[in-house]
Amino acid sequence: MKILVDENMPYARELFSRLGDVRAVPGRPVPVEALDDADALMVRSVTKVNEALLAGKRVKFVGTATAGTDHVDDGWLAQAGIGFSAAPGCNAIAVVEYVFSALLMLGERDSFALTDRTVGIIGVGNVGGRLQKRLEALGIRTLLCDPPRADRGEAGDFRALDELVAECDVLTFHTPLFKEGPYKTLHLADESLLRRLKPGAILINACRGPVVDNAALKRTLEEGHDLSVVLDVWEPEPDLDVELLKLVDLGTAHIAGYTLEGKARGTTQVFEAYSAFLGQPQQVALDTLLPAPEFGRITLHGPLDESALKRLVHLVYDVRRDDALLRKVAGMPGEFDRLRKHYLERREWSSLYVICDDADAAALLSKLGFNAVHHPAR
Ligand SMILES: NC(=O)C1=CN([C@@H]2O[C@H](COP(=O)(O)OP(=O)(O)OC[C@H]3O[C@@H](n4cnc5c(N)ncnc54)[C@H](O)[C@@H]3O)[C@@H](O)[C@H]2O)C=CC1
Ligand SMILES: O=C(O)C(=O)[C@H](O)COP(=O)(O)O
Repeated sequence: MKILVDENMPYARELFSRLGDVRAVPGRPVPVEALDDADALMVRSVTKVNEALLAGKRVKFVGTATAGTDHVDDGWLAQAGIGFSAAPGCNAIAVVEYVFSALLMLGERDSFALTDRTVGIIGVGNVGGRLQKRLEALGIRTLLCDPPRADRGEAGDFRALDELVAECDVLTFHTPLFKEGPYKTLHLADESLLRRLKPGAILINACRGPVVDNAALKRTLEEGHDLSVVLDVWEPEPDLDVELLKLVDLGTAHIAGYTLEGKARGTTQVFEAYSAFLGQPQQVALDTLLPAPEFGRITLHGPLDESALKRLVHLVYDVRRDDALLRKVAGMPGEFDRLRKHYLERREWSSLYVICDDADAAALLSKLGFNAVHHPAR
């Protein structure tokens, strides 16, 4: 059995070699000859999986170690009898921590407290739902928009997108990319929406580039609208509009989900799905794969205010690092993907052990996802 895996999938060789011969290949594009004798294909979001790639091949299973699935024609796979699994939620924590890192940086730069802001979350799934919980734990008001969940009658105070646009200081997009259909998200943030944002609003896109109309966004920013923008994803990728990058406050190379934990969860989820597909179900515990974090422990004295939180968040991950890297190479052929391939190791907040002498601070940090404990000061 031959299993092709994207070369940007940590722990794939280690895990999939339990099931067959593994070959790691680039994902954009996948070398066509490698597909000739492959039984299974494990991809990331950069590989378009469709009839053009797989018709006439012997591949019987495709896994994508990603949350988004817009790069996969799952309808064609189903009719071709090819098994398919994605990795829902694998990197949701990473994206939430990216959003916090960006918001806390903007708060410090522009001198505002996050607790004074209303955050509108569009798409309240694995990412948006976790973001809501962490924001609300800090007492930050959130407004939610998720028409599919609202239409299914799910619990939650779901509002119309227009209401979020009118009321929110921050709008953060966490929807799948749907190019058509009742819940179309292609250009969900179109020119009209962008022009209606409150003065001083913050727009964040960490889902898929085309959810925000990038040309309209560029026009709006060029006209001097009072808007701060954080873009992790671009329309198109990898050839983003360098002029747009110059206008945004933070711009990164589609790495919001790139914690080591997030990527490892992606690999383990598709490994478990393929094992089950082969009739050999097995589970993998993440901590048997991951190395101990390099930076281990910190002591926090007193209550958790916003500046202490900012310090902890940026100790684990400061989005300015990735913004600077992208600005250095934007526009150079191949560099967007190279940045992503050689991404510096990044861990989740849970990797930081925080010893607090304040019991409330420890409880709140634990709720936020840090590994926090209370030790009264002696
Ligand atoms: N930048 C990055 O590195 C990453 C990007 N993503 C992207 O973010 C998206 C969201 O990720 P998850 O939360 O894990 O997915 P999810 O599937 O758990 O949640 C998506 C939510 O969006 C809602 N939704 C669908 N259509 C909508 C619409 N028209 N308006 C408002 N809400 C709508 C769904 O009902 C669902 O609750 C993924 O589909 C993926 O494209 C995900 C992970 C990492
Ligand atoms: O999971 C998703 O959806 C994402 O957007 C991934 O973080 C993208 O990473 P790659 O699959 O493009 O490496």
